[in-house]
Amino acid sequence: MPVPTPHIEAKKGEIARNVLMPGDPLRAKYVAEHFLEDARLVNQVRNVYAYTGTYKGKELTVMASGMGMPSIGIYSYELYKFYDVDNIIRIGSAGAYTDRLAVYDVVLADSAWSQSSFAKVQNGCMDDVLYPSESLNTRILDAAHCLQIPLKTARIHSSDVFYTEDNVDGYKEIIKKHQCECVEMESFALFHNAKLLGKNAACLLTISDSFVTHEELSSLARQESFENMMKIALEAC
Ligand SMILES: O=P(O)(O)O[C@H]1O[C@H](CO)[C@@H](O)[C@H]1O
Ligand SMILES: O=c1cc[nH]c(=O)[nH]1
Repeated sequence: MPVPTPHIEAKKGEIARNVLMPGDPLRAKYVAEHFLEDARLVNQVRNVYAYTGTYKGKELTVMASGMGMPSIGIYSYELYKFYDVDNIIRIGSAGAYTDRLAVYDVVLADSAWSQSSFAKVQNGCMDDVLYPSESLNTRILDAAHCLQIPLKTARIHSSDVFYTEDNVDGYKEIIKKHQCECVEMESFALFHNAKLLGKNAACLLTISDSFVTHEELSSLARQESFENMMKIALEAC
C-alpha cells in the first residue's frame, strides 16, 4: 500500500526507524515537547499525534497508538509494513496485580499473556503468550542501568477489557493461573505484528494504579509524569 495510509498522513521518510508509542496522544506530545529537538508534527489523523525529531542527535518518532489491540494493531502494522519502521517501544500505563509493583514503578514486559483473539483472527496464530524482542529488551535494560533507574521485569496481562464483572477471573486468579503481575491493553497485538513482519517490539510500562492498594493516578499524571519510563525508552533508542 502506498503511503499515506488511511490512518497516517506522514510522507515516506517522515517517520524514523525507531518509534516510541504511548497509548495517549497527549503523552506523545509531552515526550516530543520535553525531550525531542526539532520535533515536527507528522500525523494528526484522528488526533493520533506523531512527532519526529532527534534525541541526542538520533532521529526518532513518538506516535500514539490509541487504546486497545485493534488500535495498536492498525498503527504498528502500518508503521512496520509501509513506513519501514524497525523498532517500536510501547511506553504505557498499567495496573498492578501484586504488591511487588507500586505506583510509579517502571516495568519491562518479558512476555504478554492474553485471551485476545487478535493473533488468531490476524493469521490463525493460537499462542496465548507472545514475546518482545530480546535484543530490544537488552538495550532497554542496559539503558535503565546506565541511567540508574530501577526497572522490574514481569509477565504482563494484555487485556481487551478495562472494566470486568465478578463472574470472570479476577486479578488473583490471573496471577495464579498465568503469572501476570500487571495489566495493560496493547502489547500482545504489538508483539504479534512485530513477529509477523520480522520487526522488533518491546513494552515499558509505568504503574498507574494498583488492584492491591487501590491507589490511582489522575489522567494528567498518566499523561505527563512518567519521565523515568520516557528517559529509559529514549536512551534505549
Ligand atoms: O496509558 P496507555 O499507554 O494508554 O496504556 C493503558 O491505559 C489505557 C487504559 O486506561 C490502555 O490503553 C492501557 O493499555
Ligand atoms: O489497562 C490498564 C491500564 C492501567 N490500569 C489498569 O488498571 N488497566
